[in-house]
Amino acid sequence: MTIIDGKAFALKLREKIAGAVRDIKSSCNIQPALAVVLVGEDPASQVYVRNKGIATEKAGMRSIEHKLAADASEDDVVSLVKKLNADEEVDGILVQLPLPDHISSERVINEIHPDKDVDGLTEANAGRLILGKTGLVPCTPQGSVMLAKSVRDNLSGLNAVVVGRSILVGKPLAMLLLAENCTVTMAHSRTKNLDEVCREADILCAAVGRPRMVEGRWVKEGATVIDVGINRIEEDGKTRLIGDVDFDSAKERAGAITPVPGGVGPMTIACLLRNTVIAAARRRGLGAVEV
Ligand SMILES: NC(=O)C1=CN([C@@H]2O[C@H](COP(=O)(O)OP(=O)(O)OC[C@H]3O[C@@H](n4cnc5c(N)ncnc54)[C@H](OP(=O)(O)O)[C@@H]3O)[C@@H](O)[C@H]2O)C=CC1
Ligand SMILES: Nc1nc(=O)c2c([nH]1)NC[C@@H]1CN(c3ccc(C(=O)N[C@@H](CCC(=O)O)C(=O)O)cc3)C=[N+]21
Ligand SMILES: [Mg+2]
Repeated sequence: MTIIDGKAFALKLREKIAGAVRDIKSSCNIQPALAVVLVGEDPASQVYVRNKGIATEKAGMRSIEHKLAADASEDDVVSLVKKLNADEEVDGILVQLPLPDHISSERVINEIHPDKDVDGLTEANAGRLILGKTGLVPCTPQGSVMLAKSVRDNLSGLNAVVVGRSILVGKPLAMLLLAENCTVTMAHSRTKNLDEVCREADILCAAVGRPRMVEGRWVKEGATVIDVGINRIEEDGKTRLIGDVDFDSAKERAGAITPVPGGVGPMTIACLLRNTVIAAARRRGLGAVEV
């Protein structure tokens, strides 16, 4: 059984990205920049935004943080996005989700220029993903597939089950696995006999938001288990981060499994940096970057 080291994989990817950034800087004197928009003071979101900022700068890119108060209006956020769209120096725009309830994330996200949409969440990029055209691919699904491919050299023909169908994770992940020629099942809260469905999976991905929901008994012997879940729970008087998969029982049957923390999470940030350098190169007409 292999525990897939997402943290190490992400660090290697980030080194490659830093190399691509250095090349762009030395050949064109351009420093790619990522703008992150945070509305409100959700502590978990603040941590993510800070970590993204640090990783962006470590990769040699410029990090621009815009923090708006929790009572900022939808129009305030939209105006900021429009300003960032028009800013020649900004290559990537990420609006941290969830937004406060009085703001429509759908409207805000769709204001982002598709060529700067490093989260891959606009209608344009979602459409490109479905049509198999070049675009920007959502980070967590991209990182999840990289980790699956790190332990299986060919996903073609394998049964993949994705539990969860969100726009941010489940749906795009299913599309990417389909593009790898997996036979994909999308499971969700109305799926019947979820345990049986999961037991058919050679590649089992959990993106649900329910701590330890996927039990070891649901895992086919030898399956690759990708745990996307990030759940903060109180246990034995401590705050812990755990996945949607019951790691201890699942690892007894899995051929390979991602841990939480140290699995998909670090890949999300690495893929965000990857998308930013790709977006910078495309928008500024610098030719393809190999990362
Ligand atoms: N590692 C990372 O970088 C990231 C991790 N995450 C984590 O991934 C998880 C999922 O996030 P996200 O997709 O945004 O979550 P959402 O809440 O948007 O979606 C959850 C999905 O799970 C399904 N679901 C809920 N309950 C069940 C159930 N009992 N059985 C089967 N399916 C169920 C829902 O089904 P239905 O559609 O029918 O309601 C829905 O499609 C969370 O833990 C989140 O924190 C998210 C983003 C990045
Ligand atoms: N527009 C938008 N895009 C996102 O991609 C997005 C978002 N909003 N909102 C919140 C979720 C969540 N998310 C994570 C990113 C990194 C880790 C991560 O690095 N996790 C580390 C641990 C971090 C810790 O210790 O807290 C790990 O799993 O090892 C986790 C979760 C991105 N999200
Ligand atoms: Mg909202």
